[in-house]
Amino acid sequence: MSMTDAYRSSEADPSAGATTPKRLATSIRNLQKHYVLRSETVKALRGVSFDVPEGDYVAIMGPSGSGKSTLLNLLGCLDKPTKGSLMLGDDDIAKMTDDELAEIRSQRIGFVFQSYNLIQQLSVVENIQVPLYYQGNIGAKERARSIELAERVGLGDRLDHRPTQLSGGQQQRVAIARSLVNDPYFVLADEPTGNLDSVTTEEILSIFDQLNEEGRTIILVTHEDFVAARAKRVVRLKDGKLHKDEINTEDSRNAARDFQRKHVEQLLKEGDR
Ligand SMILES: Nc1ncnc2c1ncn2[C@@H]1O[C@H](COP(=O)(O)OP(=O)(O)OP(=O)(O)O)[C@@H](O)[C@H]1O
Repeated sequence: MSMTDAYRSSEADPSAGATTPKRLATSIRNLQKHYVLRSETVKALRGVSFDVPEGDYVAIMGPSGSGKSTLLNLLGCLDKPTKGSLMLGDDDIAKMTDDELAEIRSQRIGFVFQSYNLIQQLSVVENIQVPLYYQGNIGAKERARSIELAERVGLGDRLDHRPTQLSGGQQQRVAIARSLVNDPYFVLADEPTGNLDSVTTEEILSIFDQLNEEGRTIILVTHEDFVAARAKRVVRLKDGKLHKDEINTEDSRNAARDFQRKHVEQLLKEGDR
């Protein structure tokens, strides 16, 4: 059974996961990525291994140059590893053709970028639908799903707005809705709050919290400790290797949420926005 089938069948079976071990959204083994530049070879990833069970919420951290973006590009099927394996269910992306990678990328990976990456000429609903264009099937059902997702992220009253008519936080919410439209294996977020103020950051992190509570798998790259503190787990890279893989306890996650929310309440009280 391919990952797509496995994923869909789990949604159809409400008891799945209750008694059986969780399936993996992805499994990474001895992952290596080398960039060859004329006479020099840069070893951006030097053998990284870890699993991400479905429903996990992973923050990837590490100093500049440690390989975070490289890992994210591989997870997002934007690039292929030099060595090792990256499994999406039964499919190893190292063995896929470029066409297969493009297909899986457009159909089953949800991307959220720091700079939103919305299409300026399109409305909120049309932007949410963009990943569906690659499949060539946008009918009433798909439009209804896009509207539902816009409502889900609090933009039900902005359906026909263009990105320039939205705040940064609203644009990021469109990007989150867009990332979900294909029912992805996981949402991959690259510094999703990097351009946002504290209040808006809290709004976006709360949406990620809710999505994860609903079972969505989230993998995000961040430089911010308070963002990573919201995840279930923090994977730290150093010099292209896995340096640490630590669980955030429920207590510490709750404390991080409370701290950030109080900080935001204080800002709002002071009218500092
Ligand atoms: N396309 C590329 N060609 C050559 N070298 C690259 C390429 N992309 C990344 N590198 C190199 O690979 C290493 C890891 O880079 P990467 O961008 O993955 O790190 P990062 O942890 O995301 O850094 P930052 O936090 O600064 O974004 C760096 O030494 C970088 O210079």
